[in-house]
Amino acid sequence: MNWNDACAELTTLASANAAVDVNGVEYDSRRVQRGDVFVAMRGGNADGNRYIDAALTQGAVAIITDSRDAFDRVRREHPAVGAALVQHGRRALAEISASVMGHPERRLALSAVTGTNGKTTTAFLLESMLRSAGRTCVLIGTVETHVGDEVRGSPHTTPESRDVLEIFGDGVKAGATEAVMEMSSHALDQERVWRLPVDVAIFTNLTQDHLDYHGTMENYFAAKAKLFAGVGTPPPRIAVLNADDFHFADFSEAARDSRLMTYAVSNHVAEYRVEDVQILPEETRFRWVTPGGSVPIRSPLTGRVNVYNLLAASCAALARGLTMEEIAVAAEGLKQVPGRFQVVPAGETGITVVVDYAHTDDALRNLIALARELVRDRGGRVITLFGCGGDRDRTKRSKMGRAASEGSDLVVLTSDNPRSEDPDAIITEVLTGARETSTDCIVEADRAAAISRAIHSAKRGDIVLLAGKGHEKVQILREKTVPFDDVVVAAGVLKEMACG
Ligand SMILES: CC(=O)N[C@H]1[C@@H](OP(=O)(O)OP(=O)(O)OC[C@H]2O[C@@H](n3ccc(=O)[nH]c3=O)[C@H](O)[C@@H]2O)O[C@H](CO)[C@@H](O)[C@@H]1O[C@H](C)C(=O)N[C@@H](C)C(=O)N[C@H](CCC(=O)O)C(=O)O
Ligand SMILES: Nc1ncnc2c1ncn2[C@@H]1O[C@H](COP(=O)(O)OP(=O)(O)OP(=O)(O)O)[C@@H](O)[C@H]1O
Ligand SMILES: N[C@H](CCC[C@H](N)C(=O)O)C(=O)O
Ligand SMILES: [Mg+2]
Repeated sequence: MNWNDACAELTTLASANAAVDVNGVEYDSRRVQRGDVFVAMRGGNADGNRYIDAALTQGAVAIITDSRDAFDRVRREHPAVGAALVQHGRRALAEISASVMGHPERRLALSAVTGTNGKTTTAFLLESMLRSAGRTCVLIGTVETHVGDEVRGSPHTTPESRDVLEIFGDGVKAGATEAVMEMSSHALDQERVWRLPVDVAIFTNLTQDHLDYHGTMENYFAAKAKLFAGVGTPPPRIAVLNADDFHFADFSEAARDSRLMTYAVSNHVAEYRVEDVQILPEETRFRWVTPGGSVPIRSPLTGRVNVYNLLAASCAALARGLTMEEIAVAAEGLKQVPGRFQVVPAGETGITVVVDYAHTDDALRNLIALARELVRDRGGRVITLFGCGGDRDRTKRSKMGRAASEGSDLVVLTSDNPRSEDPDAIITEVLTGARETSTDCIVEADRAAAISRAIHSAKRGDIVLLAGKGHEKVQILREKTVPFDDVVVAAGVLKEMACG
């Protein structure tokens, strides 16, 4: 595409035209290929403008920059290179990418999920429902990316716009008509999702997380609320909101220009509700009550939080034109979401071992409450293993410590991606909360050893919760990142027990 045409949708402060053709767009100099436009933007860690020369050496033919100095320098030193000076790097990245890639976002009906917990699960459920009804979908989220039947890795929950648009483009080529994506608060705040037209926006819940990044709950809320105002787009056509959430009124206000679909387990003002809820070890059943009638729903996902996720996904599926009957059929065929209440086969041990991604105090409380419910009849104990991520919200650590020790019979404190921090120092912060109760607490910073101790502490009838890492396949330490998978480690311990 010709550089001038590519720039047509950019709001530039100044531009220098050049007779170049552009093939692609990159925001990271290390990925630039011959013929690309390099979008140089200032980030929290690095300044992309420092990498302009590297990008040109790798073959960039045009530069979009958010720095006047960088723009002037490119014009002076590289007159044959296309250049544009913009106010907002990430917005420009989205605009130029959409333009160069031929606007794949206009050819997909996009459903976007935000909230503290339940985004991945709700997005998986919605995609499964749409697929079950015969639609071809793109899915973008924490665990994996789907392009029709193709499964790809996911480096981020919500990638940069350029990467989202590339995936959308591949989806369109594969015949997709729908896209479902998680929109993290980081991505909404940074506007990685600029100009993505959202048809159905879904809110799961808002509790504390990510205050290292947002600073206050007000800012965290404001980031999530951006989805409902539209990020460089008109507001979503439909907003699916959790009426049981403490912040429901605020989200209703934020979504005032959309048609609301409200769902709830408790709140009777919600339009979409449940009756006769039965949470069983292997499945959940309820009657889904809607303004258009009711239908029995039966799903292999268990736990109260999954009633919410099923409700949110079902409302969104309805908004996307599925019938209630199609949704009920899809719910029955739902598959395990990797690392979300995933039971590790425990042979004849009589112990239940569960891997889950709970990494906030709210998620831990819900997870432990479900475990308590499941062991109640058999008189089993709840043993909870978890850690807190390094270089992440420090203020949630003691709260998670308290939540785990309040609900469990035994807590095993360990490491969960300590990143640049000292694992023992993180554990000390968690302990301040854990010590507010009298629950026994084992401290073992080595996660594999801790999993072994947790499982060996269990007796027949007990449940062992391995929380925080879910689907993750690595442990991020200060010096290195090592392969690590809770499911694999737990399976190894259980196998040894069976042999010994
Ligand atoms: C805090 C945060 O969101 N950071 C993300 C953000 O970083 P940033 O804006 O500070 O960018 P930067 O690293 O300073 O770099 C600035 C620019 O220089 C460029 N650069 C940099 C180095 C180089 O050699 N060449 C080069 O061109 C970069 O590509 C970038 O365009 O943009 C970067 C480029 O996309 C991301 O890699 C980075 O993710 C970091 C690694 C991260 O950990 N992000 C997490 C917190 C995150 O975003 N998580 C949420 C989900 C959270 C949840 O699940 O609840 C997510 O959506 O994934
Ligand atoms: N609706 C819900 N309400 C509260 N907690 C939930 C809900 N759904 C799931 N959880 C808990 O939160 C954990 C993470 O769920 P999920 O991965 O679906 O959320 P997420 O919002 O995508 O998280 P992340 O932002 O870290 O990617 C689950 O393992 C479970 O313990
Ligand atoms: N995706 C989220 C949750 C990660 C949970 C836990 N495993 C951690 O590393 O803190 C994050 O990056 O903050
Ligand atoms: Mg997620």
